[in-house]
Amino acid sequence: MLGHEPLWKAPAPLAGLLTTLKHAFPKWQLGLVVSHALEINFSVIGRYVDYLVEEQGVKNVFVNGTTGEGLSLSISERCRVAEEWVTKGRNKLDQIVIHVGALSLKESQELAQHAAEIGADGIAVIAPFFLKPWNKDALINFLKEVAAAAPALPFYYYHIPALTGVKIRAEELLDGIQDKIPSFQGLKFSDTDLLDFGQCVDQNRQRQFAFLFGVDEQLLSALVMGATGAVGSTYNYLGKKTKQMLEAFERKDFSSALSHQFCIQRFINFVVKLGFGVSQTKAIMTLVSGIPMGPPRLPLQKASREFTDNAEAKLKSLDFLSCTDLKGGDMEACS
Ligand SMILES: CC(=O)N[C@H](C=O)[C@@H](O)[C@H](O)[C@H](O)CO
Ligand SMILES: CC(=O)C(=O)O
Repeated sequence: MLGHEPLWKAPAPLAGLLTTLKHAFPKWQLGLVVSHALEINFSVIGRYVDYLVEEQGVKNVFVNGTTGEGLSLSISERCRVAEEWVTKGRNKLDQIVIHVGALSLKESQELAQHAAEIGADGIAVIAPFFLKPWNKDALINFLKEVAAAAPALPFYYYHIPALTGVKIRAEELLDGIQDKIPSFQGLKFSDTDLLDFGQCVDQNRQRQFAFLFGVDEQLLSALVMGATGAVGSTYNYLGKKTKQMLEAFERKDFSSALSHQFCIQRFINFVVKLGFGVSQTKAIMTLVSGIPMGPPRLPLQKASREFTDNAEAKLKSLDFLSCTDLKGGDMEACS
């Protein structure tokens, strides 16, 4: 995807995906809400595929991960979401990677097998985060058992220490990993430690691994270090903008690549200060795409109206969202 240097290989996912949820109609009985559960709105996934491909130029998806609240869904829901993406993405998407990490090894294996059965292109796994692996060997042993449940599927380790609390360095984990996990294909690296990330690349130059970076506001730095792709929440609505940065980087127009990165940073910096996470991502995605992404599931809380209004104004002032009133008059707009 990213050019011809030997270090760059393999098409790589460029989207973190949202599971869309809708309110089940609350049933009132004697004045009490009997059912307050949120159900997944499967019916929008087809539209979502078309939107990503046509409007954002994103053709690789990462399903049931952080943004998709994969860990907040039941196993059967995760299977259904994966099926829907595979079905609706057929002949439209290039790669569908399903996150199958779980606290229970058996559940993770079940999800991995299911991903293989439905024809997914790969599986990814985070470190179990309640009873944690305390060293590299324990983590590798866990990952190995999951990978073995779907041996024909490319396997990605999803490194996201801030959320899992498992801080085993990726560079250490990758050392000799193919001996244990023959299907190992790469890493989704969602951390700001560019020493660790750079060493993952440097020490594995001869192996055709995918190094997928997951901190969208720092992607350009990761590209310099050798990232081969990116998976992140903002590519749902800033995919096109990010692709411009990738293209500038590829043609070695670093000043233009930096302008694009700064522009993306201005938005992320703004929302981070307001409080930014999965709920806010859904609200922004609804706003930009027009596809109802729904609220998140508990324990997350729906983004506030104030957040959405502020984010909308910022998107418009940066020219990420069309607004005829502001066009031409705003110095902040990115080209
Ligand atoms: C913790 C988290 O959700 N990370 C996402 C991907 O892994 C990123 O895409 C961030 O949302 C993004 O970089 C903004 O900080
Ligand atoms: C954004 C991302 O990488 C995820 O949803 O896991």
